[in-house]
Amino acid sequence: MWCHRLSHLQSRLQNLLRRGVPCWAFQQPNFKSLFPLAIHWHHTASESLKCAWQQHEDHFELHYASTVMRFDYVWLRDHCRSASCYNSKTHQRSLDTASVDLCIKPKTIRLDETTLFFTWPDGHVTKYDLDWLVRNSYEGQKQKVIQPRILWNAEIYQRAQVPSVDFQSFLETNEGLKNFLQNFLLYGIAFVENVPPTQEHTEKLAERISLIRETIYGRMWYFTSDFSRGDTAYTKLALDRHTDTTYFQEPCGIQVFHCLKHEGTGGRTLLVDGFYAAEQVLQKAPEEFELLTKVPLKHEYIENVGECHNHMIGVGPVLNIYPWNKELYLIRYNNYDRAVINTVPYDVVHRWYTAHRTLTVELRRPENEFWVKLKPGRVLFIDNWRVLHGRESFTGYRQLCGCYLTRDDVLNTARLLGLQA
Ligand SMILES: C[N+](C)(C)CCCC[C@H](N)C(=O)O
Ligand SMILES: O=C(O)CCC(=O)C(=O)O
Ligand SMILES: [Fe+2]
Repeated sequence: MWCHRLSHLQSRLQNLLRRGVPCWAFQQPNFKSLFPLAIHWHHTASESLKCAWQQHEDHFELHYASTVMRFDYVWLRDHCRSASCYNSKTHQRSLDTASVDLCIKPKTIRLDETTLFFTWPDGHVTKYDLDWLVRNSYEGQKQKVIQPRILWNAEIYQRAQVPSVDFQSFLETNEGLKNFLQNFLLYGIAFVENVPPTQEHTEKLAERISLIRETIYGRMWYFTSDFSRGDTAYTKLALDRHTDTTYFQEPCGIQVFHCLKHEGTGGRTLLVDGFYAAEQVLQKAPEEFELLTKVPLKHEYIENVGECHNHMIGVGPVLNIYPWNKELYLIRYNNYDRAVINTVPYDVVHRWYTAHRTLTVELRRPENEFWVKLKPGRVLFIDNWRVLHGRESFTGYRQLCGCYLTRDDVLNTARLLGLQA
């Protein structure tokens, strides 16, 4: 039965291949005079100068700029950038995708120096710039990272001597803001110096790069060890490394800390690059890394203190990766707030604990710990999707203010300044 089906499939495949129309063309007209037979150039011309395409039964194959790309015909029709299909002022699609025949194929295909021309059965013509296709193809995308980063342990970070940005230049110059954001994007942490130690000035700073994300803790928060809220953060106890708001469906993107006062001892802040630790897990135990990307977990915040009544639940794996290029973009790690595990059966649970242990060992390596004492005037921004924070226990009166930022808006500002984010 299987053999039969298989051979049937094979002959279908061969038929399809036979029906494919190979079509090789080169873009450099100069080369034409040197090598009159186009097909020979395939081996001699440099990859970046030539383009070759082939029309298959169920996809279009393009070789260009050292990239082999395969495009679905519906995708090609859907991405037509002609004036009737796409509004280039609003950058929005006008074409009703649902009106495209799912079996659509071009009637004719033509290539000139830099552009492919597709004529569809109804006569509509679509032009594709070859470089646009490379930039926007799946094959082109999966070789690229969405966000370039420098992963660090304490030594790497300290050796990098990342400069802090001055309050004034952060607020008043695009260059100051851009330098700050560039470092923030690369390392997941960044400092601003000489900030007047008030909540108002901290707020101004935050508003310069983003919208403040209001949460159950307020817009700007201001806290001491008064146990005014049902959470260990509001005590003098030590807090092991963690990310915040793991119990939100979308954890807060950025956390801002400004220590306005501390009269006492201890209270240093611990920072650990979660992506560096995850990378170690990937190197040492790739199947454990994968499990941490797959097992969904709940985190929970239950509060009944004074007037504060909250019950938050967020679901997601510890490691979140983009499926097409496997790039890590979010780590959700808070052992205090992790809820009952009831989303996977016992055997998976056990493997998950093993993988979680491997990650925890990496996160706890002393060489990965970067300790800082926050001081009035020095504001710390933390990428809460990447860098874990913690604190040492302390004595005396300690006042911290800060806020969370909307990640989308931080990245928006970065992109507008010309940064890759
Ligand atoms: C910063 N601020 C004190 C407002 C937040 C406290 C949140 C603490 C919580 N356990 C979490 O990790 O999300
Ligand atoms: O007190 C600190 O330094 C930080 C506490 C903490 O983890 C938090 O507020 O999210
Ligand atoms: Fe925290």
